[in-house]
Amino acid sequence: MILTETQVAIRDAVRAFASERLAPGAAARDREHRFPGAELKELGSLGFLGMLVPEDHGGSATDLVSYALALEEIAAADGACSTIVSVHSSVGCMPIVKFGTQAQKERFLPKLASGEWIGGFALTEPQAGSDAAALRTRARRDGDHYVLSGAKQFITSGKNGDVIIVFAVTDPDAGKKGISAFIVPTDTPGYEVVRVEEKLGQHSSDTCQLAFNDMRLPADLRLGAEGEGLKIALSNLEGGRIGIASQCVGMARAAFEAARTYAKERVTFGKPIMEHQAVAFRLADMATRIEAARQMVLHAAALREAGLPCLTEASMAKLFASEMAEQVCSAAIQTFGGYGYLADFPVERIYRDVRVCQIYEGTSDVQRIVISRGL
Ligand SMILES: CC(C)(COP(=O)(O)OP(=O)(O)OC[C@H]1O[C@@H](n2cnc3c(N)ncnc32)[C@H](O)[C@@H]1OP(=O)(O)O)[C@@H](O)C(=O)NCCC(=O)NCCSC(=O)CCS(=O)O
Repeated sequence: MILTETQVAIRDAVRAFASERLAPGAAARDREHRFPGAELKELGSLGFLGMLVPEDHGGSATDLVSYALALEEIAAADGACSTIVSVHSSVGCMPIVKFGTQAQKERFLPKLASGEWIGGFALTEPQAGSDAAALRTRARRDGDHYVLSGAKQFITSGKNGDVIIVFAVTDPDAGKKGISAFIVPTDTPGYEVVRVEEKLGQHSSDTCQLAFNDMRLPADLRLGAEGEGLKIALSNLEGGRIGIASQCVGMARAAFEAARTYAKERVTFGKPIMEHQAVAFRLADMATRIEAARQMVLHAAALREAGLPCLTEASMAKLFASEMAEQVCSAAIQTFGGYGYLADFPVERIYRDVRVCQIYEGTSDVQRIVISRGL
């Protein structure tokens, strides 16, 4: 895809910020499990946390291709930070942009777009992951409130976030039409972070188990109509998957660039390893697969931006990019040899960070379900 001048300018601006302000501290944040709060504030002040939010609600209303390019740059600098930004921007903000009332938009979007608040998305439950309709969290109407009870699992920014889009059953007899969406400020009494999970990678992004203990939520925080929740969830996950695929391209690119630099410096058998055909061919394959994934991502983003159907293309992009990224990161480690396995070089962290992209916001097999339904 040929980028416009504006898209190139946005990509380059994010690249400059990410390489100067995000990349240098990424390894330390990972080691210390430290949330990138200050870095997110900076991203917000530059308009990069409201890229999908309309200008009249404080966003920068950039197109989806620019957004995908921006996420690639953030991910190339810090995979964990890109997850927080991706979840915040797509499944955190977009449900409010698309389904919110005027009052909800005015209350939440300006602060989300500026980065004063970080958004999240809570669909998954301990026993309802891929089968999104199997939720057990209940929202019972009580006068001008709903009372939410239940548990959520694997929620990005569940601890450090401020506003989470929560899905719960309002009518247990209505099946998929009995699920509704809610905007939940995380300081609502009854909102509990049960556990911040220990995990393989992405250590500076918190992934939480949540509980709602008879959490009373004003009825005006219901998002969309009663029963519209599953549609709100799945339609936004479609956009979210383009974001995850962009992250994969960014992380794979960072691993590739590190391996390429190393291959030009490291000498064996009297010459840089880049001059050994086995290494050069490996790098050629890595570069080719990254570019293929990038074009799939940008194509899906362009379709969605144009308002055209892109369910299949978004799932294909996520499936291909996430599997490509693990393979490319593994090949990067191989290029470094033993040093690639050490925490001294970035490829070890990137390899750990990228693995989850085949799981969150729809596993590879869920993407195959979606793709095969459209065949
Ligand atoms: C595996 C699934 C695809 C199966 O889906 P279902 O068969 O249960 O649902 P459907 O009957 O297909 O759809 C229900 C309803 O929604 C409408 N819909 C579906 N997709 C879209 C769309 N892309 N755009 C608009 N509308 C859509 C559909 O038309 C139906 O409405 P009607 O009945 O026609 O009115 C699905 O279960 C699935 O995708 N599973 C994976 C879930 C997933 O990705 N979970 C991860 C969530 S992330 C999270 O919770 C936290 C982690 S993080 O912090 O990101």
